[in-house]
Amino acid sequence: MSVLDEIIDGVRADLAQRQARVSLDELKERAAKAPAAKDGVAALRGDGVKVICEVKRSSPSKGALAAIADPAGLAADYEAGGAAAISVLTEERRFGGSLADLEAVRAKVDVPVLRKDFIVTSYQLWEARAYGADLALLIVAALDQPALESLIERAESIGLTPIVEVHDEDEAERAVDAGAKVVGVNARDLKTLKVDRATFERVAPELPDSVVKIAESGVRGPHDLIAYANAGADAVLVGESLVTGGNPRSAVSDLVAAGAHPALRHGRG
Ligand SMILES: O=C(O)c1ccccc1NCC(=O)[C@H](O)[C@H](O)COP(=O)(O)O
Repeated sequence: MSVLDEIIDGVRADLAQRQARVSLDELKERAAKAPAAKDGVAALRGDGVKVICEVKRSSPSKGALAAIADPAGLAADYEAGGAAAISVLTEERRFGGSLADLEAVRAKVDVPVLRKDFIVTSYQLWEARAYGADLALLIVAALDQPALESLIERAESIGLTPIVEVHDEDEAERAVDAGAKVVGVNARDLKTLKVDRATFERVAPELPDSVVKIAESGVRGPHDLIAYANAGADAVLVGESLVTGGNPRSAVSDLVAAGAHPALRHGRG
């Protein structure tokens, strides 16, 4: 069984417990009362390379990273540094996240918020909207094609911008065929946990110019952002180096400054 399979088994077990406590109708009522979702595509397009900053306490690859007692405060530091969006890992068992984190971050920042989880049902999309998310992650490797297509349509129908995550050329083709408008190319193989920063350069050419391209994982600093930008990234998604670096606002500011450098492609997105 791969790491991804193990994660999804736990996600499904935890999801069943939440579904027993909160009905879909209750979630829909809560989502209807939530502020309208922000435009995720607009936040990630434009001149320069955008920076999506992640609230990440732990991970299967590195274990415990940071306690993050105040996720909203961290998100506020990210926003002050110039983050274009905040990614909130809500998976509990391996990442130490929660829907409460998502709710707290939403209440604190004005930039769009991404629910980063292992979404396999529309119930989880309704949860994302009900707790204030503007974007939601859909991982191609975790979904068959009918499910991927259905979840993209459902996400868009309730106002969420789906970020469709791929790791190879075949998954990129599936994402495009399913109608993805925003694609994250993850340098981390979710089955082996190996990080290969060359993944983006290899996979991105499979994506049409119309698709917003996010390079995910392995960003240690501005030099990695610049390398991803030169390979065609419109945005990068950064977690570990920010939550372990000691000064998140300053680290984000350095990434944003690098992403705004005139030497990088202009008129992106
Ligand atoms: O980070 C992991 O170990 C991991 C393992 C299995 C599935 C997903 C995983 N991480 C989610 C992400 O893709 C990253 O949190 C995100 O791209 C940020 O990456 P990084 O900056 O390298 O923390």
